[in-house]
Amino acid sequence: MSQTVSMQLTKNSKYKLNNGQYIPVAGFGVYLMPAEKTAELVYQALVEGYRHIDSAVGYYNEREAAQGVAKFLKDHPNVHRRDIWFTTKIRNQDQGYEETKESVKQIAADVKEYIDYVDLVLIHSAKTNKEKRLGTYKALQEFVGVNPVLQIKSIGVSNYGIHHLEELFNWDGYLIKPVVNQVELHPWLPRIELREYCAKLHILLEAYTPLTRGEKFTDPELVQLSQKYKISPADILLKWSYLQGFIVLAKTENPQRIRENLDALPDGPGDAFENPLGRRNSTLGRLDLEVEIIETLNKPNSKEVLTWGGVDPTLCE
Ligand SMILES: NC(=O)C1=CN([C@@H]2O[C@H](COP(=O)(O)OP(=O)(O)OC[C@H]3O[C@@H](n4cnc5c(N)ncnc54)[C@H](OP(=O)(O)O)[C@@H]3O)[C@@H](O)[C@H]2O)C=CC1
Ligand SMILES: O=C1Nc2ccccc2C1=O
Repeated sequence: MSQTVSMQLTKNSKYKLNNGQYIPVAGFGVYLMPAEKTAELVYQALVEGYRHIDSAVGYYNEREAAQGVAKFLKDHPNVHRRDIWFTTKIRNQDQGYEETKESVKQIAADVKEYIDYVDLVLIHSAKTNKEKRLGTYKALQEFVGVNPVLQIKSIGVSNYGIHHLEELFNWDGYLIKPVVNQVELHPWLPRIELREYCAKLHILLEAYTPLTRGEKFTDPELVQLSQKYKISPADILLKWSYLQGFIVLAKTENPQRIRENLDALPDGPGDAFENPLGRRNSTLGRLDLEVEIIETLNKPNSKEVLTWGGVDPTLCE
């Protein structure tokens, strides 16, 4: 029998954040999802068992994503708003103190009637300047907790490098630690240094583009592993990402793949209750991946950026 790397993690696992809140590890991303399909796809993702939606103002489907959540909650009275995690992000062009307050007002106008509050708001990227970034963070800090405009439970950053995080920590207005840093992460971009830095501070990493947008599905090493162990490239990449300890954000518009992608994680206690089809994986609660797969995909020096035009946004000034 082959040796495996194993972790206790299931479809309904959550990680505890540095502010005491719990975030579901499996996130459903809606980037590039046509607005007219988004409510239905988010609804489907929730039916399959996802409990975390990753959205953004810049995706132009945030209202529809929130509508999908609201319809699901209406149809499933055993699931509550508090069971679902909804993330959005402040666009680069909306950065700055006043601009961010306006942007949050607009987010409230778009989603409050459907989901009441937002679990997490991120600064979408550091690609502005120091004044804009800190002004944005100042405004976001003011929304955390009770705020008549919109309640934001947690705040975080995306596409931040170590120097951007240090800029934040050294600022005299800094009050609330970001709970996550959402960055591109996969075997070809493992970001070892950033991960070690964030781990020390208990800032969790959210992995975007975990499937490499399918661009590495024909990579010879990945294909060979897929054939040898009879696991699809998508399944290998998602399992790899969960085993690194990331919160994993995968996107698909295909209902079959919504299910397949969540099935990278085993079912856990409680899943059968919410999913009448019951267990779809043989192991209850244990995520396994062959050691040879982990070792082959261990590329600590690789720096292949597949998003943002191939230029790493965490390295901007
Ligand atoms: N903060 C940021 O700057 C960024 C954040 N993100 C977030 O992360 C999420 C995921 O990242 P994303 O860049 O979309 O890329 P992913 O790595 O999730 O790949 C999505 C692509 O892979 C295809 N796909 C999905 N599942 C499968 C499967 N099982 N088999 C074969 N193909 C599959 C999808 O096609 P199809 O839809 O046809 O299935 C789609 O084209 C985004 O939606 C967004 O929420 C992403 C990029 C940047
Ligand atoms: O989800 C995203 N995908 C992207 C690709 C390029 C720039 C921004 C983004 C996103 O926010």
